[in-house]
Amino acid sequence: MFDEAEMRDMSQTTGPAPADTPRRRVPAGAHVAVRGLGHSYRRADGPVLEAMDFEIQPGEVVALLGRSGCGKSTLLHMLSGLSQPALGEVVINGNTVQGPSPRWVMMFQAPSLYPWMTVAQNVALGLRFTGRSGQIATRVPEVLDLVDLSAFADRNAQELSGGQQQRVALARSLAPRPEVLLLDEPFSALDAFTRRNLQQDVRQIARGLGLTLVLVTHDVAEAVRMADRVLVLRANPGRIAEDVTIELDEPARQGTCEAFQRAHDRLMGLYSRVADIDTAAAPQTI
Ligand SMILES: Nc1ncnc2c1ncn2[C@@H]1O[C@H](COP(=O)(O)OP(=O)(O)OP(=O)(O)O)[C@@H](O)[C@H]1O
Repeated sequence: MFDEAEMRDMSQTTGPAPADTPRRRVPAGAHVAVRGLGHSYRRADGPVLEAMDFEIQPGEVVALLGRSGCGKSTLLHMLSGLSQPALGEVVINGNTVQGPSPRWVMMFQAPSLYPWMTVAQNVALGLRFTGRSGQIATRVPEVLDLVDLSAFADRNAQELSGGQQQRVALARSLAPRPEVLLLDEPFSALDAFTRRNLQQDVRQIARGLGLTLVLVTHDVAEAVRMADRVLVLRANPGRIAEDVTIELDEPARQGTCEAFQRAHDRLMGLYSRVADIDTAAAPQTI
């Protein structure tokens, strides 16, 4: 794998520069602003999301934590431009999001690889689909190294484990050098150990590249392990109930120390309180 400095070097330079002059650096991650966002799928069902206003700083890792059905995926789809909000807007680096773009990419729970293609060919699709086929020869080996899969480049995707397939999907997402990476519960189908490794690696990769990372999760431990900030969502309609900063250093995020446990318990307490309010507000049948 590349170290952090090498990753920054790969991602944050703007074009070639003479070998003896320092290269100009720009932040790799984008600023995200969500302004007055609201959404309904069907008028009769009422709003799914309401009055969402928040900002995410370049390079920040933010988790959207909430119970099933509170609108996390709907919000993520709007951040990705895959759907448009009924009200308000998503603004990335000053541009209103009006559709999908290689600058903000989404990674889903299922890795959706072509099983008959090799790992390298699957990763190359991330460049082909964004009109960057000329970068395949250099960029595919780079991102495979980043996700620690160089040795698997020529294997068929179907020969890989679930965790390895998610790494391929991650490499494919990273190949076009996005500014924002959006993860919709990408580790939930994996066993606990694979999940933990991927959580740590994805955080390290995002930080190394300076990427803005937004992930949807139900899992408090995942949020504490990965996020700089956690937005806890209420349901019916979905809105932000808590905005929590996770101040843990990197070793503490591995989850074996008291500081991790304290952060976990504190977040679990806030999350439970929000969930309890939602439960009380939901229609009850006895
Ligand atoms: N395409 C759609 N058409 C109509 N209703 C939808 C659609 N997609 C989602 N919904 C509804 O919107 C609400 C929020 O769904 P969403 O998938 O965003 O929640 P979520 O928090 O991501 O849930 P989960 O954690 O279970 O994936 C739910 O009530 C869901 O039934």
